[in-house]
Amino acid sequence: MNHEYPAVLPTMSTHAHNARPSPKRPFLDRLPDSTETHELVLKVVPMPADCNANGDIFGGWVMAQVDVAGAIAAFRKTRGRTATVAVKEFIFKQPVRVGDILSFYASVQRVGNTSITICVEVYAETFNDQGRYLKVTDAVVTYVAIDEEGKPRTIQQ
Ligand SMILES: CC(=O)SCCNC(=O)CCNC(=O)[C@H](O)C(C)(C)COP(=O)(O)OP(=O)(O)OC[C@H]1O[C@@H](n2cnc3c(N)ncnc32)[C@H](O)[C@@H]1OP(=O)(O)O
Repeated sequence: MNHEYPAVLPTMSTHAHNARPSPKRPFLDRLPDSTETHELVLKVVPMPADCNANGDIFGGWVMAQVDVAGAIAAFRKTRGRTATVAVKEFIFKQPVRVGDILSFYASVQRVGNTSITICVEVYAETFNDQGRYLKVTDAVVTYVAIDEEGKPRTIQQ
């Protein structure tokens, strides 16, 4: 049998940064004021392996990074084992692309007896146009301080 194979798999070519025609995204010249009250807790660059079938970054990957970023902010108060109990809001405002430099800003929204709710904002810059920002994700995540048995423990205020 004589099979003719393409040199590059069509779906794989969409994973390369800027390899597909991509709509322009509305980048801002500066970060909005809201981030001034938020702490920069994490920076990360998504890789081709983090893409979905559209060639954009998989939402589940972004959610995992937000969970880590929010937990870093929560640890400042919980000072020990902490579990994610609820995601109150998750808004994917703009697609994230391979090679975007993502900055995760977190702020404490509420501290309860055993729980702490963190607001996380995610901004993208491109590596060839740094200093211009695009808000890609907004999320509100609640964490619970837990003891050695995994039971809720009081957060020292
Ligand atoms: C998809 C995943 O894999 S997530 C993985 C990581 N997360 C986990 O594994 C956590 C699994 N969940 C658990 O182990 C338990 O639910 C725990 C330890 C987090 C909480 O235990 P519970 O017995 O449910 O705790 P309890 O009902 O006393 O609530 C504890 C706190 O969480 C808050 N809480 C509970 N459920 C929610 C909710 N749905 N939304 C917001 N806050 C909540 C409570 O208000 C309370 O806060 P407060 O003490 O500040 O008032």
